[in-house]
Amino acid sequence: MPRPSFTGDVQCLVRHHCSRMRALPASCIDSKTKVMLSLMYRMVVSGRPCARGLCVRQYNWSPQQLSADANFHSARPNECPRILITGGLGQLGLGFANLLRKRFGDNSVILSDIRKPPNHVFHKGPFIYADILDYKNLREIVVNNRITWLIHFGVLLSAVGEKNVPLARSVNITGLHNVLDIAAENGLKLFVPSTIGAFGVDSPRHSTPDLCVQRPRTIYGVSKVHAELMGEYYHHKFGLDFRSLRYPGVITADAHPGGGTTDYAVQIFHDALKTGHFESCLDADTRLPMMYADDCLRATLEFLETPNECLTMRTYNVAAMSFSPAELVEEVRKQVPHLSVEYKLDPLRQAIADTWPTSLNDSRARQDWGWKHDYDLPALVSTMFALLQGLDHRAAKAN
Ligand SMILES: NC(=O)C1=CN([C@@H]2O[C@H](COP(=O)(O)OP(=O)(O)OC[C@H]3O[C@@H](n4cnc5c(N)ncnc54)[C@H](O)[C@@H]3O)[C@@H](O)[C@H]2O)C=CC1
Ligand SMILES: CC(=O)[C@H](N)C(=O)O
Repeated sequence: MPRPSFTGDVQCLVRHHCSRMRALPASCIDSKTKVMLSLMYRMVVSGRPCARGLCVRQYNWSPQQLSADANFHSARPNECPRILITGGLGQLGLGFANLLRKRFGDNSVILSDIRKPPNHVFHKGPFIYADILDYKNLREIVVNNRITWLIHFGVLLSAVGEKNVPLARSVNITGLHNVLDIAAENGLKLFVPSTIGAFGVDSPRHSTPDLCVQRPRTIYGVSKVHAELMGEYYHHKFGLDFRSLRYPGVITADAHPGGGTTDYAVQIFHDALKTGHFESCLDADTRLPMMYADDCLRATLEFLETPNECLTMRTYNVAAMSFSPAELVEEVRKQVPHLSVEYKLDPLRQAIADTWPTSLNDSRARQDWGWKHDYDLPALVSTMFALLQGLDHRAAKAN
């Protein structure tokens, strides 16, 4: 067997760690420097690039995922993760697949769902049918594709969840149990998003901190608190690399909203462009935390790439802006001045929104792994219009 190139591997490790260090807050640099120096030291004293066990522990790869003839080159720490996204045809899945594919290559990311993908999704990269309620099938997909990261997006959101509690309980709780077990068995890194909906009337309403009373009154919120706690338990009990972010309402031009309480903040852009008339299902003054999808997905990738030693928690709040329907309308009217608006409250969504925080305190995310948002309300609105008008223009040309 040819001897691995010592110089090449040192350079590769140094490059890898330097690029990670640049992305880290200053408070983490010391521990990263230590890791890099200790890796280089081991390589120098052993005369070999890196012991395989060290790579596996440091980067949370399960030894089972290494093929029998794996040599140092195939197991090197900067090897791309192999990623499965469940519930990938919702609002966030495709955007995250695109981001991950840019970073790790098209074939490193498998998008999955129980629905049929549209052509542009199917032809963009690997897609597979995966029902998170089918444990055996999900395990088979993970094993056969040597998955190392599992991004679990399969869910029923808050408003649809209240309309079908048995299904929401099954998808959001039984589905999560399947994913947790498969992730723990196969040594995966597991990301399960949480939400502002994991808080409730007893939580502080303004600048809600990471750690406080969480007594949500929707099946969606209850299932997310359950996910946070189960993930943390599996982390402490079995060493699972579980990570979660509490997302605000996320606004994206990629897909139509999927049955949430914050859907109005996506719908308004489509209605403003199509009909110039918007009906808000929430009261003019209902203020909620919100985030543009690019910020949300970048936060997720940066969080996933943060070394374990920089994390002081497994579940972090992330925030960008807060606004009410009236404030959003005012900003949208700068682009579509003739927009007419009616407030036709949906009692179900209004009741849910009234129990959610108006803003999140995300100082721990900013401190521990350097989270920083890019988009405020004006930037969000102008970007959404630019994207949707671009999309409409392309659709009109295609017809
Ligand atoms: N979009 C948002 O504003 C926010 C989203 N999140 C979280 O982010 C994640 C992704 O959310 P979205 O994409 O917005 O959700 P979505 O509702 O748009 O998409 C969920 C997807 O799950 C799929 N699904 C349903 N049952 C399934 C099953 N049995 N097996 C596999 N897939 C199944 C659906 O077909 C759908 O494509 C969720 O965990 C959600 O709780 C958290 C806070 C805000
Ligand atoms: C904030 C969320 O979790 C989601 N958008 C919903 O409204 O259910």
